[in-house]
Amino acid sequence: MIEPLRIELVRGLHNLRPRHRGCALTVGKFDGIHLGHQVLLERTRDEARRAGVPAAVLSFDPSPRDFFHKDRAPPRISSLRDKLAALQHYGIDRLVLVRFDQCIANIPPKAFLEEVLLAKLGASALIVGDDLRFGRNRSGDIQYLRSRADELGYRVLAVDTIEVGGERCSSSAVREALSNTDFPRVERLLGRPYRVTGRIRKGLQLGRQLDMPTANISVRKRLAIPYGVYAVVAREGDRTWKGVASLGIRPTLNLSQCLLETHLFDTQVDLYGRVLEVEFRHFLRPELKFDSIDLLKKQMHEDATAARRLLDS
Ligand SMILES: Cc1cc2nc3c(=O)[nH]c(=O)nc-3n(C[C@H](O)[C@H](O)[C@H](O)COP(=O)(O)O)c2cc1C
Ligand SMILES: Nc1ncnc2c1ncn2[C@@H]1O[C@H](COP(=O)(O)OP(=O)(O)O)[C@@H](O)[C@H]1O
Repeated sequence: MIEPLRIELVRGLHNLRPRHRGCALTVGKFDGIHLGHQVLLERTRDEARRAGVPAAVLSFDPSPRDFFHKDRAPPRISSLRDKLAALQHYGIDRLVLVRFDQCIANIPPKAFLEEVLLAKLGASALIVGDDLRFGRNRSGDIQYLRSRADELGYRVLAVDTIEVGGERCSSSAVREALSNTDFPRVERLLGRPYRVTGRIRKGLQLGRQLDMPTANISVRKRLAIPYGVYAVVAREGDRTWKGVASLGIRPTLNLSQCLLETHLFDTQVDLYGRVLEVEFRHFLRPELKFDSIDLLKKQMHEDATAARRLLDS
């Protein structure tokens, strides 16, 4: 049986109790879990199993980048739900999610290593990408971690930058590919199709009046993929359907909350309360404001026909 992922939410490092002895630890935002992240997580899990200690991830929310550039924070690739599912999938036992603040930003690399990574988190091995930067002014790096390893008694495992098709795997590359709805590139970087999962909520019950019921997932953080209409494949448990999905705020109805609405072809199912996984396959068009509901309805049916054709071809 897979042990559940233990999640510790920490506000301020003083709330982090030094109670863990020994863990294989990796540090990062892990948004989207691209191929580079997957290698880090697998190395962390393998080192943990070898040493008989838990596999742990230290992550910050907001990320340091979001914190320093509040108004220019990049959109997300995946939700927290997707991140947690992926960490669990890769065999991570423990996620320490720390609220990043100015106080943490001010910690020099020496104190960050000695007090946070070793004393508080109890790291016995650090699994890091070769481009890791940490501590005040991002002045700590992998050389520094290596230089203290013998003296302080921990291992450093470095993971080289992963490239696919001549391109470095990074969250910014995934975000750029998503913003261009370049799904082949997204898939190369992620090593799998792009998916959004979420719990199905009750909406305005208008879908059925438009002859197109849609299962609605609320999208709280802005995603890197643009508002628009997509051909998708959706899953719930072991059931799979083809469908058409609209991501956006529904300007025709003068609404502003972002939803991912999926109409599943050739079925009638009650999905309220269930978790649906929506896999993006093709971009059809951007979201538009229509002059009437009738025009929107006509376009939605044309979208469905176009999505069917693409998914069947
Ligand atoms: C294929 C498809 C395309 C859509 N395109 C748009 C659009 O371009 N503009 C818009 O305002 N709403 C669009 N919508 C959202 C509809 O307004 C929404 O599905 C309808 O209001 C039903 O809402 P409900 O599920 O809350 O009942 C689209 C929905 C679907 C399924
Ligand atoms: N083919 C289908 N595709 C999507 N949802 C469907 C389908 N058939 C039935 N449903 C159910 O109907 C609901 C959507 O109906 P809709 O009238 O759009 O209501 P709401 O506004 O609550 O989303 C979905 O959440 C799901 O439970």
